Amino acid sequence: MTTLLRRSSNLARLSQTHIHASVCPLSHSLHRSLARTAYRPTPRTRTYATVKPGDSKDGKDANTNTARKHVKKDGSRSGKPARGFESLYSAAGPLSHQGASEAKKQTDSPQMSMLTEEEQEALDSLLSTIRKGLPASEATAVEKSFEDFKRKGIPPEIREVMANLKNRPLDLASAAKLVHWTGKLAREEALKRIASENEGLAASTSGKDKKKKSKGDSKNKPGEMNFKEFTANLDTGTFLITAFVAYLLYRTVMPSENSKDITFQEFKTTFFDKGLVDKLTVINRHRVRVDLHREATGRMYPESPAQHGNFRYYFSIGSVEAFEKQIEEAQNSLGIPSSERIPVSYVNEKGWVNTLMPLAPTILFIVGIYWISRRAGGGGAGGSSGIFGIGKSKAKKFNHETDVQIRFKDVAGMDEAKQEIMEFVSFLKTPDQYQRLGAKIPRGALLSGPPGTGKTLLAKATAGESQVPFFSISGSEFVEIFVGVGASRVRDLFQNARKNSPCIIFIDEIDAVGKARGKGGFSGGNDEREGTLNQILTEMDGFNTTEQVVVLAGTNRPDVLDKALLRPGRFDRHIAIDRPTTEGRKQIFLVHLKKIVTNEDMDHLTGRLAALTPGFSGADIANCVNEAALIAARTNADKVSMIHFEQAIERVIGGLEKKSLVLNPEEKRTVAYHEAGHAICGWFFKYADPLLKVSIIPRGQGALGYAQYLPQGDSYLMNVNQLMDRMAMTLAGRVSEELHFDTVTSGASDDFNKVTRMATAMVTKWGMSSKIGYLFYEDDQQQQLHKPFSEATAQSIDSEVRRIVDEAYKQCRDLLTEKKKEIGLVAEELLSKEVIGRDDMVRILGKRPFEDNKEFSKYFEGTGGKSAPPPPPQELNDGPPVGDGPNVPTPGVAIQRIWDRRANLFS
Ligand SMILES: Nc1ncnc2c1ncn2[C@@H]1O[C@H](COP(=O)(O)OP(=O)(O)OP(=O)(O)O)[C@@H](O)[C@H]1O
Repeated sequence: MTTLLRRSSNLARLSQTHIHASVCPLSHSLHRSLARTAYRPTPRTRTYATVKPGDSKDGKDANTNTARKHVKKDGSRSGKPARGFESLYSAAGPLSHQGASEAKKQTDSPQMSMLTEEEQEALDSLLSTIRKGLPASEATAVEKSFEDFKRKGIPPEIREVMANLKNRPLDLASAAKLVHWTGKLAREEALKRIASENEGLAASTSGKDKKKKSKGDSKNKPGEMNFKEFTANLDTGTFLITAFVAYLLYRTVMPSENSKDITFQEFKTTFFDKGLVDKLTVINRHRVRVDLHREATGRMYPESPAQHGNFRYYFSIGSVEAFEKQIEEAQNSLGIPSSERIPVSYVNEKGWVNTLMPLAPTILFIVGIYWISRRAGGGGAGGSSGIFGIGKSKAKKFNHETDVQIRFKDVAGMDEAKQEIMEFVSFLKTPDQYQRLGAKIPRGALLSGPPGTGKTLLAKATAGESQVPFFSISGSEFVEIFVGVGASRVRDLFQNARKNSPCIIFIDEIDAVGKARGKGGFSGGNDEREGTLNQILTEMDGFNTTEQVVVLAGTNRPDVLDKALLRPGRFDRHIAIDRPTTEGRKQIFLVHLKKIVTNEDMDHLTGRLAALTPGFSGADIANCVNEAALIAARTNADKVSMIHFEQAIERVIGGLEKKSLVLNPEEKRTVAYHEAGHAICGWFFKYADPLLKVSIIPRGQGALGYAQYLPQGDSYLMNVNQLMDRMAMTLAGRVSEELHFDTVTSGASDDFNKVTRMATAMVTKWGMSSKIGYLFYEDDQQQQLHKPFSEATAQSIDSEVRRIVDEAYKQCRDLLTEKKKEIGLVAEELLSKEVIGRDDMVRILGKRPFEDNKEFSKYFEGTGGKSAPPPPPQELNDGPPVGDGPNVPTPGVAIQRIWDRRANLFS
């Protein structure tokens, strides 16, 4: 009895099949498990051995090998079975291979005989003895089997055991036999149930779908699982993807699926005591990995993840010594002989985090260096990037044969500049012509002018015409955080250029590196920039006269450049490119209109457009033409017509129309009277610009009204009369408000700003005040602290500015008081039509009492001065809404923008 209890774990393990068959309800999983057990039994012997910590590797291997020795390739084990269980592994035993094949045969011919009453009593007493040594759940299962014996009878083998037990107490061999037969009978029972269930299933299938059956769909014989019912058709790709996604999901949801931490107590009661433990591995002396007998565990705990191949339980230990002692005691208490003890091995494992930790600083350092080098040197010319390409030039090289297709004919409206630069072309094409006469060829040319006036275009055209390679780089691309990089890039650029000689280098925005040295910095923070500039100076000096490398540079600020850069021998030629004149604009329009589909008469179209666009740069014109084409496309027009061009110009000058900005009626009236005031002054002042159009549709950023005037041709000077008329006209919005309403609005703020600037310039720069005289005071924001004039002069300037503005105000008020009725008429017309043109003004006010510029009349009189109607409603969706608050919308902003363009001509 003692022996049986000591080996209770074995008994439990061996009786699992029986337990499942008896306890578990009938289910498919049970069927499979039982069927598998019946057809492919796995012997369950176990080798017990202990390896002490610090034992040699050999010792460890020896243990592992010992364990392995018992495992054959097919998963079965060789070697001696545990003592007392030999009969189970005999040829006829259920756990032997042979026994497994025999088992099925035996199920077919059981020779059962019913129990007598006496035998039933003996069975009960046997049961009570066995129960003592079994856990409750297993005892119930055995009990159930014994019940079956009573109902269905027992085979002769059990009868024999029982007969033996009459005379002597229960020994291990008898107990094993009993367990064996209870298990066997349970399996037979289960198989019978599977067979009958499948028969039932087949019968119901045949009843429902006889056709299918006749085609042979249901080939399953009774007794076999009808797996066909569960098949699904999946192509390999879908299957792989689905499996992969499912695996990912599974890993995401259950990241710790492969392991579970348990306590030593759980380990002992759940696995160790039940003989499920195959091997123990002590990891890093504080954690133990438990390898279980998977099959046995799966049968005992069908829901347990431990039956999956890679699942392991872990528990922590205080010390290896204590653990060994506990295991030793546990095995002793179960009476396991030392030769069959659980193998324990010892390993030192490092997690990937622990492995990577010491390397982290090095990895970080390498990644940091790589990142910095990518940032610093990325995208360099010739594929030079990374840390090694940091000092390489970033200039883009354009191949003259394929890339540079621009010619001088594509650059319009700057004949003088073209003339100047043509010389470089002929130098690059026919250098001998100059050299034979001893002429030195200019090294470079500085192209200066406002943004978008075609400096880059001209440089490209020079390269295109001379058919040489063209290196283009921006000044800012030399600048880098590392000292010395800029200079090194300059060296590399010039070196490349010399290799590709003859060629042209174009440095755009050269002021980024070419600012005068020693200026604009309190600290030595400009060292790098100065180093770069010095290198440019050196390289430009370093050319010998026969080297055909021409350096062109572009800048908007020639005034800030270092003098050394501009001296002869470096940038010998300074070519100033200004905004185009009316004629220039015409030609630029012609260049860009070539690609546009239009039926308009080109001469008239370009003339009118040029007149409408004073102060526009080449880039503005290119933008306007493109914008017109976009507007035409938006309205589904098949060609671009004058209306589209005019809308495009208005849009470029005044911003987008904002019909969504709904003014309340009172505000709208104010805006109408404000704009009408401007319009009346423009109409009746002799030196004011003729009016083209007034609109009270809000536009751009905060402009509630818009009046378009046309300057009388390209004028570069303004006299006092013109200035006074212009100031009076600018104040007309506010004066009109004063005359027609009880109160005034904030709408004239921008007008005041403009008037004040004009009056101040008249006093401090243009010598138009007798009190201040012919002095020029720089309006330098940086010199706010030290004004270049005395306090008394400052007061005089203030009083003179005030006087001039007051005079303009008076001039304006006098006129508007006289024309109060006309203002009302224009304003009402504006309120009803929102946009009025020159024709409407003529209708309301009569012909303008002064003669207009001839150019103006040529393009605007004949057409009736018609102007574009408001743009189509689609445009209303564009642009941000105008908010209220401090950014109070200012009528007449567009006027200011036109004037600003004019004002630039004077500065
Ligand atoms: N004279 C011109 N003839 C034809 N197109 C011009 C002319 N000037 C400018 N453009 C148009 O404007 C575009 C921009 O010109 P570009 O880049 O040469 O100006 P930029 O003077 O170099 O400007 P930035 O000073 O801002 O560099 C050109 O691509 C071209 O379409």
